Amino acid sequence: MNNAPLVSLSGVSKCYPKLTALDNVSMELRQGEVLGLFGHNGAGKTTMMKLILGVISPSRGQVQVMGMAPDSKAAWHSRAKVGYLPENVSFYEHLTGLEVLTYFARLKGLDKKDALALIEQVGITHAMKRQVKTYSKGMRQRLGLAQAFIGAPKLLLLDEPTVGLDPIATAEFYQTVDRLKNQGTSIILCSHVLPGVEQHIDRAIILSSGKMLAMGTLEQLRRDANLPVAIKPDGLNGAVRQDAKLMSYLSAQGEEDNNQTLYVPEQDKLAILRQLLAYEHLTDVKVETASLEQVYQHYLSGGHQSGGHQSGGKGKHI
Ligand SMILES: Nc1ncnc2c1ncn2[C@@H]1O[C@H](COP(=O)(O)OP(=O)(O)OP(=O)(O)O)[C@@H](O)[C@H]1O
Repeated sequence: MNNAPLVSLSGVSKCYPKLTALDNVSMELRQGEVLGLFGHNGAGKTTMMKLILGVISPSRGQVQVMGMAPDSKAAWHSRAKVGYLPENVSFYEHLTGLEVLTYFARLKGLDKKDALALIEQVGITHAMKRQVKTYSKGMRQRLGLAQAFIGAPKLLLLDEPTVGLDPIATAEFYQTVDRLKNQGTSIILCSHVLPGVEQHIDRAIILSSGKMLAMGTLEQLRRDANLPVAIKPDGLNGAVRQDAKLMSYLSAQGEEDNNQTLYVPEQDKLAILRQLLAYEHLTDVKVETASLEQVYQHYLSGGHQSGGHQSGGKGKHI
């Protein structure tokens, strides 16, 4: 595997007259790596994607994609190796799905046969001869994904790829991400839906107002954030409350609703688990590390959030 970064940003800023959309950001993406790009609306995620695509140029710093500045003329041939799914994808409404995809396939030097295979892969073969104007939101999104996957790109930039997809299509999408990653494709994926993403990314970047608040593997981000581990013992019938040390790990909310979840700093986890295992009434114990959503909230709140973390609901948006 080639170890040179496929994408690198060094000290990159993008300034508009009244606003700095991206502020001194440095990062690298290697072959076969999946990077999650997270941040609230206006954080600078799309700006970063556009800089990598070369459709806008940095005000300061350097962007390199496959060894070249993506906004330079010399980068023309590497553009065919990049796939992009924009946010709010839109197509020529009067063309059929197959016509749209055949058109994009031909732009990349491929033919109708490749378009057909991709249409099948994203599950819209039944609708490929219908005009796009008759497509549902989810079908348009599937067509958008097929368009991004054309030509087996080395680099995929996906802005909100699961918006509008039902749970089965979302699961299929993540299977495709895993498969492409295993084939060596590098992927940057922006999402507001955090649950479900974390198993499929190698590293995450958290952006806020154009600044990079954090970058690393989830393990690194969890460690740096020092978020507590939630330990949920069963069968202790109030024994936790008779032990001053265990009591100190119950959250204030837990005391009110008789919840026995202990929020324990990572370094105390094993000692507390040993103590709990010594209770003969213990019937079960669950251990939950902080989710991506909790890590995200921690960094966005300036890293001052402390105490208990609550489990994030499925499909929650940031
Ligand atoms: N051409 C432009 N001129 C002026 N400001 C711009 C321009 N393009 C983007 N911005 C501003 O830059 C900031 C970052 O925008 P960007 O689209 O990168 O955010 P984002 O993180 O992708 O947000 P969202 O989640 O809403 O898509 C926003 O405040 C946006 O209004």
